[in-house]
Amino acid sequence: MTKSLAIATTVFAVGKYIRFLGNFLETAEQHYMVGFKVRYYIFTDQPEQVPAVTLAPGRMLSITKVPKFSRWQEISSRRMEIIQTAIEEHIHKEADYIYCLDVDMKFHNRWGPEVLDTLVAAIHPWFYTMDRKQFTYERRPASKAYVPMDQGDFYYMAAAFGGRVEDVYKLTKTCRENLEEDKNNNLEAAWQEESHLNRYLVYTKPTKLLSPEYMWDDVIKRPSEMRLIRFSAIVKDKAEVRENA
Ligand SMILES: CC(=O)N[C@H]1[C@@H](OP(=O)(O)OP(=O)(O)OC[C@H]2O[C@@H](n3ccc(=O)[nH]c3=O)[C@H](O)[C@@H]2O)O[C@H](CO)[C@H](O)[C@@H]1O
Ligand SMILES: [Mn+2]
Repeated sequence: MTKSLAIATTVFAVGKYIRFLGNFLETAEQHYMVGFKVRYYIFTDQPEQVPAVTLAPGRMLSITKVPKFSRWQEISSRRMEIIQTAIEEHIHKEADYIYCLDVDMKFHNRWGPEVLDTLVAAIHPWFYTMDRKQFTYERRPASKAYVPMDQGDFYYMAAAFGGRVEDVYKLTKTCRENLEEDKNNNLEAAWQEESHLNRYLVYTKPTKLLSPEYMWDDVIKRPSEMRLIRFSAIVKDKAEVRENA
């Protein structure tokens, strides 16, 4: 492992979610891939509102303007298509690895090169103690996100996934195609792109799983077995930050 590896990191901050970006970036500079060449790709409808955060040497940030879709489900799901396109157009030349992260998040401890692998997914902190039957996969066979009751290993959270650029490219391309096919059939999977991500990972197994230490949710009381929280979803007022109920 050399320090010259470039790690693309996609972050969407559309509409009111722009308010989360400053804290995300400040805490990322303290804990995320410290010492590595991180390239943040910020996708936003308000480029002028991107906060100025001092980056460590060798790290850079670029901003791409994206439309604000009217429903949060669409803002969230269309990330697959936008990431796929960005990889095709330029990221494939600019990075070795790519990690796609939610913005309503904060780093608290090291999230370092131990997460690098071919295809990486994070176990959803609500489901790590649960049985497969309780996973909230899409269960309607008509959907391209369908997972039968006897399939699936873990329920993954869509707020963080990544890996080698070419492997993440295949994932985003497949999820995008399946999201579009569902839409053409008037279907929206139970948890939008998270359902499609989960379906993809049932049949294309991730090569590394991140434990809930790497993907916590601040609404859950920290259990005693969880010694360290490294990255967590902050508590947000969904009705207030989202475009639609
Ligand atoms: C606990 C829970 O309910 N989890 C679901 C919810 O996650 P989340 O509540 O984590 O979704 P979210 O509201 O954080 O949206 C995902 C990401 O999309 C971006 N974004 C979203 C909306 C917006 O107006 N502007 C914007 O920039 C932003 O980067 C955000 O972090 O929704 C996801 C997306 O469908 C999945 O279904 C999750 O399972
Ligand atoms: Mn989120």
